[in-house]
Amino acid sequence: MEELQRSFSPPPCPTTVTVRRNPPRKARATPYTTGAKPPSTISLNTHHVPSFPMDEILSIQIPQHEPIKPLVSESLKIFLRIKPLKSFTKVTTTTKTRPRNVWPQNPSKKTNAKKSTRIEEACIALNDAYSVTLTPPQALQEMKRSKTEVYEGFSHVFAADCSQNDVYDKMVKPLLEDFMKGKSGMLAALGPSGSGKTHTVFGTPKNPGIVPLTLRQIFRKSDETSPGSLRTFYLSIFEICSERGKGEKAYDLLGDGSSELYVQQSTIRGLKEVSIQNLEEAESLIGQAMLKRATATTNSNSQSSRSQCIINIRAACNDVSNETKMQSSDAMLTIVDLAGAEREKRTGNQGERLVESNFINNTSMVFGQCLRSLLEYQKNRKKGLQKHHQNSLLTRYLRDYLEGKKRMALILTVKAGEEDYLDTSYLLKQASPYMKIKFDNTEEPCNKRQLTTFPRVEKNKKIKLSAPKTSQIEEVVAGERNQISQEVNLQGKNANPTDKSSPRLEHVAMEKNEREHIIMQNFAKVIWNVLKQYNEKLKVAEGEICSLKDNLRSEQLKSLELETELIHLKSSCKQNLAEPCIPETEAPIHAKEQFERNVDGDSCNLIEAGREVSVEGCNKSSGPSKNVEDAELVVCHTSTDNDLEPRQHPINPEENVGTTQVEAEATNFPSDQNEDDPTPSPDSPEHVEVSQDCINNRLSNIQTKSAIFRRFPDSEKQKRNRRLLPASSSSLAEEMGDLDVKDNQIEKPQVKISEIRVQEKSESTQGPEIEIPAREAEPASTKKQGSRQKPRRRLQPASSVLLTREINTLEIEDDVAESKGTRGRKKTTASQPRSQGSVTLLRLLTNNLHI
Ligand SMILES: Nc1ncnc2c1ncn2[C@@H]1O[C@H](COP(=O)(O)OP(=O)(O)OP(=O)(O)O)[C@@H](O)[C@H]1O
Repeated sequence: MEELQRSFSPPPCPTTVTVRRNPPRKARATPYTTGAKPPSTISLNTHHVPSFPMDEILSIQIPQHEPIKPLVSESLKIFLRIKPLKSFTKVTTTTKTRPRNVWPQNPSKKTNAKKSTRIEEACIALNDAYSVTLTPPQALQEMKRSKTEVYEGFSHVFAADCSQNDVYDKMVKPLLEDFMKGKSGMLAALGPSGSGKTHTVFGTPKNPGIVPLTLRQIFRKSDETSPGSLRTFYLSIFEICSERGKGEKAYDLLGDGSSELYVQQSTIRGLKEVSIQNLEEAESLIGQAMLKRATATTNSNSQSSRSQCIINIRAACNDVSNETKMQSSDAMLTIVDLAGAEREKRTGNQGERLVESNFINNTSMVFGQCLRSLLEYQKNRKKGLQKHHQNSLLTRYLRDYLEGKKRMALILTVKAGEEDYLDTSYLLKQASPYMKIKFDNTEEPCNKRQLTTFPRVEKNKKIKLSAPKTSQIEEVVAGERNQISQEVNLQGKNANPTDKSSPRLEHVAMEKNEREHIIMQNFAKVIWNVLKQYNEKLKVAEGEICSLKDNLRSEQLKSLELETELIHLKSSCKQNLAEPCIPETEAPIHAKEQFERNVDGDSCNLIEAGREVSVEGCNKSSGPSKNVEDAELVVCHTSTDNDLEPRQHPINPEENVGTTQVEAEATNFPSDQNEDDPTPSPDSPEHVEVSQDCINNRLSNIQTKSAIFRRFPDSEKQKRNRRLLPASSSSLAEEMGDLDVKDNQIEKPQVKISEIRVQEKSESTQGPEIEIPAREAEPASTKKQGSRQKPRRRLQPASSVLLTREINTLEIEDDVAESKGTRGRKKTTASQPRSQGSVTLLRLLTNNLHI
């Protein structure tokens, strides 16, 4: 039984089986390879073992995949075209088409003509369609300077008698076919001047060249149902020439007005691209361009091109199928007519022509360098590709081709005459290695780029998140929203609105959500970046504010110091004249301290504090101070106090901190005292005698005043029993010394110092600059012992200048000269007789100071 089953077993499975996951089908009868019927026992078991679907398998048509072509890198195609010999043309014209109305030919000349035809011999001979033999002239052979050479490996050699169509068919047609499929390509004509490059590229109306023939082919093809019919063609022509040897310039040959083009690196901007609909349009544009092109007559060519001419034919695809959503890329066919390399000897160029030929030769040389370096790079890729293309505008423009990224073909045009041997030899030697150049077919053909269902999604990718412009983003987002809504509406219309479970509608909704999500995500990112930027700006602004605040503080400190100096100067000046030793004004110092305490606070408060100092000094009725502790006890060394016990002046604790010590003392003056009355009150404690020592001590102390006040806390300051005097007082003392007003006991005028302060405040803004001499930094002791040489002149406050002047005019005599022995003894003005001069002086002072 088992043997029977084995013998009727199905044939072996094929090597490749495609398993289809379709719903189970009804089992068919097992196909039998033999005609014998199966025994009944076997048929009984068939419903248990599913039959092998042989028919089905055999019926499956396995798609025949095209064999994958190995990636063959194509070699650069080099064509060679030999220009017909001149002599050959001459001979034929003289013999065949001689015009009738010419003068009878001179027989001698005729013989000469015949002779010339004999001399004219070709240096190049065609071996076959791919090689030529170059033979040097007899003279050179005899000199053994050159020998016959064979150049082979050309893609095709066009003989002298070949037609333009031959050239087109062999060289241009394959490129054009690729171009029509969407592949870009370039074709360039190289050769010496007058060798037939322009003839090959443009031709003549009778013998049209590559460009007209290509255009004909394009529009012939576009009439048919070919891919070309789905494209729009554009034509642009421009030339690159030298600007008096200084540089390269590009000119649009199809432009209307100013044809100069803006060149930026390898990009040429402003080039006019004309859409061409038919051959007539295209040919008229070519004719227009040819008329505009720079040409000149040289020994080599009556119409020699003086520029590199570039013709671009662009095919723009407008084939966007709705079903496949396929879009093709644009392709460009570039045809280049290079200006021919020239030898100075042959062309006889001079002046401007010579400059042009230098430019032409340079461009040709760079072009050749690019190709050679490409070849070297392909031989040894480790070396890296040298960037010769940067040396000329043309090679920069054709960079992709010269780096082997896009395919190109070259046609070398040579003259066949013996005299052209050197030019021809040079060109062939240079170009023969180019045949080994390969270019990789990396460029994708047309119609391969499949786009997604929503091509606008790509737009999102293009949004610059780093530096966004909110307006642009809003536009993009709004546009996206509109498009989504339009699409959804359209699709919603197509779908059955009642059928909510329509998968199509669901899909659309999902896609919509997804897109909205992406949009919002991008938008959020953009907003985040904008906020970050604003945050940074805010930080910068804060930093600037801080620095400005600091500057303001320092300026205010300076101004306060200056004010302090001025106040000290004035008060000490008056007090020195009025009484020997008066307590020092402490208000500015307090103000300074207060200011320093408030440094971290608002700058406005600081200004207010500064103002308070000066203004409150005038106001006796200031409110109770919160910093009573800061009020210092004034200590002064007086000549009468032999003991070093400081004389303390208690200050009313209810007085404001800003209220100065002078004010405190001024309150001791009788308020009802007559201003004009210089007679002081006999009980007044301010009637003290000031000594030189006192002044000197002040001088020494003033140097460290600010430091001391900073170093010691308020409590310590109170304990300090040394008085600090402003620097100005020392200068005043010196001036007084100059004026021989020494140790005078001058009666203190009965004045209200508070009023003086008001005036001082008003003057403080106009006060001259106080210059503290370096000498004042010396200790008091050294100053005391120092020689009494005349001090340098220095700037003084206005009041002191006035005072000095007044004193000088009065010629005050030191009538009460104080002897050293009497120093240190307290003298009151009441006990001293007042001289007439001193009284006058005081009056004058009082009047001048508006006391
Ligand atoms: N294959 C050819 N058959 C007939 N005439 C030709 C051929 N090649 C060139 N000529 C003629 O030779 C002359 C010079 O040719 P052409 O101007 O094309 O040279 P060129 O290489 O462009 O020179 P240049 O570099 O100076 O511009 C032209 O009058 C042209 O008609």
